[in-house]
Amino acid sequence: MKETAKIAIISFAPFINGSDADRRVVAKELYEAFSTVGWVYLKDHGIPQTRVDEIFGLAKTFFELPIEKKLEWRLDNPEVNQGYTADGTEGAGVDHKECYEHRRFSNDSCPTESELSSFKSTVDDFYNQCYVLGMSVLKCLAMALELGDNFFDNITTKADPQLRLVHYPSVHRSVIEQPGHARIRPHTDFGLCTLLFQDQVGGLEVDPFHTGNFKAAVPVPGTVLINIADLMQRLTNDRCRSTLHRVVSPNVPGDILPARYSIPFFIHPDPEAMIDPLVKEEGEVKKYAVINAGEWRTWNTAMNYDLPTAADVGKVGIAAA
Ligand SMILES: O=C(O)CCC(=O)C(=O)O
Ligand SMILES: [Fe+2]
Repeated sequence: MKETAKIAIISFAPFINGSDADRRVVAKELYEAFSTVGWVYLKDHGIPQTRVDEIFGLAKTFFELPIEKKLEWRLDNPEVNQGYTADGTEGAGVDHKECYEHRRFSNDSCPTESELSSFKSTVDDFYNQCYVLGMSVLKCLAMALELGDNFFDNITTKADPQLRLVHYPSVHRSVIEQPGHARIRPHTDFGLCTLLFQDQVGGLEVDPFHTGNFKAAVPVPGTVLINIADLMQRLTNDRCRSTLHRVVSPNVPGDILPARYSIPFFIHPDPEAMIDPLVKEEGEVKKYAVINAGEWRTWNTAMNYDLPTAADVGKVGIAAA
């Protein structure tokens, strides 16, 4: 059986309700986790489990619709990045998943009330809950980094995170276990940080030290995983670590793998924000060039959907690899 990753479980209640001293303790714990494995399980985070279960239920209802219906809400523009992507659309045919993306300001490719009762209103509401939690996590991190409590507020005034419902269909294990294939291939997330709700099936693995030694990030009921993403690693000049993760076959007997659902919430800064590494020590060298957050996001999204143009490569200071 796969070894379990050592990811701290931290209660967020003292940050939400506690004194300044309580908040500082949580900030220190969070920073310790983000600067080592880059991941943390947050409990007592303020989003009721009944709400999380409700969203998993809606995701199941949505993905059970016929493919022709789901394709009516197809995502086709990486700049808008909202709507449905069928299995095989993202990840060059080696990922085995389908997704629905929901955004903050505009969701034209979303089932209406008459098409799917209470879907949009409930997902909007959950989006707002994730938004509030995400902003508190950023505030907590700003406290740990001594950036001033409002540091992230100033670069997220129009932030438009992406709430993703993911369905990994039930499949024969030989499909997932072909060389190079996975439920989702190894990757880092490319925004500031991600909140990740997973069901109880398992299969998520992390490689904190990028040695190829992936370890299981097992489901912990009542928690949300939070992971650092690439822009935060760049901004903090590598103090916080954006680490590789993937989803592979869960630890179950038999050849037919059960379906799995997950719900990431990807937090990005304002599109016009310039991400310039913060140096805090005398003589510290910036490890990354300044980049524009909006260009970075569009470029990475297009790469994910395999829609890059040659002109895009290198545009935001990163290699084509
Ligand atoms: O399904 C999961 O647990 C992980 C999903 C993920 O890493 C992603 O969508 O970026
Ligand atoms: Fe991810």
